[in-house]
Amino acid sequence: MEVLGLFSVPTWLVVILVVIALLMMYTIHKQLYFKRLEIPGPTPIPFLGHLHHIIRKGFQDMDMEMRRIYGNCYGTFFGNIPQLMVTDPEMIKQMLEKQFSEFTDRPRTIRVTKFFDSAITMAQGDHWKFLRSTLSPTFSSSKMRNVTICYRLFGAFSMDAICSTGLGMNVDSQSNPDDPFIKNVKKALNISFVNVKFLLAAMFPELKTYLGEIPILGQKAIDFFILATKSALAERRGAQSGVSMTDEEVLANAIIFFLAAYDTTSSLLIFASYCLATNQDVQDRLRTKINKELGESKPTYDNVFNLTYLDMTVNETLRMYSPSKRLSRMAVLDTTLCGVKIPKGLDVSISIPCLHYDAKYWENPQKFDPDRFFPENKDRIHPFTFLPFGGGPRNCIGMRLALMEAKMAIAALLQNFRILTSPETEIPPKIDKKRGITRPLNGMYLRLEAL
Ligand code: HEM
Repeated sequence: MEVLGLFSVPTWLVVILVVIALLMMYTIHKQLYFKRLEIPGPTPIPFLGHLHHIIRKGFQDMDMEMRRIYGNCYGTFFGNIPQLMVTDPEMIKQMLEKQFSEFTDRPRTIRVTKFFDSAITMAQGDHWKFLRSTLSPTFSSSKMRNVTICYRLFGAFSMDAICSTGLGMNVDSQSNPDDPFIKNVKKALNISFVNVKFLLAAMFPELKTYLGEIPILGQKAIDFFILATKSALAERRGAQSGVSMTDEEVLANAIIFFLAAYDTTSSLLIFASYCLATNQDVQDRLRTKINKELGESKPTYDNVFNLTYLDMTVNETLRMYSPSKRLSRMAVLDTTLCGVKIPKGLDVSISIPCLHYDAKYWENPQKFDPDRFFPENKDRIHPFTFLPFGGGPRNCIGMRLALMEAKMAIAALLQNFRILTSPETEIPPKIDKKRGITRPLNGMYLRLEAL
């Protein structure tokens, strides 16, 4: 091809240059999103947005660093997909609670698998409302009273509890570390973002529908849960009447319960043990309270809930080591949030560690201090600055189960053992930045001394 009659360029090169120019125009147009809304934020890299920061630093460090620079409301990009980050408690309250009807859904940035469209975590609008009201009774006090207890042990405990409450199945993964449930939940949660389809969906959100399912969860493990849940369901269907969920909905939600419960609850127990091992004064005080309230009795749903100091200790662990790092919602219509214009479809995310470590709300935030949760001090805790289980009508449905499990496990542990650090204990523990859930990078080594 002749260029201005001066020199010739091969046609293939012209085609490539035109395609590159069009792609650059596409990504620049996408990434000007927040400029158009006059919202500040770090400059994105074409196509990648800020994915490189997420991969290198993880959500927690990236969010803390950007918040220091850009304040309580700034825009970032997951590939070419805009994400508004908010850490202002008033904005959070509006979004999670007061304007909930405008932010009912979670963003479906990436469609993991069609099967999970029926899961409560991903369901939208009226479908979510139906699932939430149908599934909520699973976590009633009476169901939880029926549930009867460092890394592996805690994971196994949370798995047995969810099998029992959710499905009425008896799984004994605590005495069998090779239990297929444990092996498969680990495989299923071994999420890998190194996936061409996943990256394409982040760079070209319009292709989402054509790309179909993106198998970032371990599919073989998901198949295991489908099979196990199907057989539990078949057994129970006969005994129940008036169940209005389809088999597919029951299956998807049972599996989501396994996945949502396992890593989070075991993370809480791992870090609670670490905090108690490194704060012997708190451990002694807690043991005294437990012995006074429980005596020789085993921990139960009712007796652990009377233990205020245990509640304070668990809350302080959740503040310092929140298992979840972010909460997200999607605007279901064009709206405003505390004066900021929010177009329909925008993903609005909250960084939990940014709130939990903010010296404006927590005195000496690096210090493990359960006393800040003293009932008398509760008024001093700024609303919507403590969100380990999220907030508003779409908060964690398993919160009461998780708290009960954790409190029973800690009470039983302290009745029988002293938790101590060992020469291998990493203080403070390095956190695995690559995982969505807060976990120690190098495992957690602690010593248990029988009492
Ligand atoms: C320490 C343990 C746990 C923590 C820290 C935790 C944390 C969270 C958080 C932060 C959310 C998002 C809430 C929001 O967007 O406002 C959530 C949602 C959810 N969690 Fe948990 N969770 C825990 C245990 C559990 C357990 C034991 C189950 C189930 C048995 C569970 C099931 C769910 C489900 C189904 C949702 C989605 C709720 C909905 O969309 O309506 N979680 N969890």
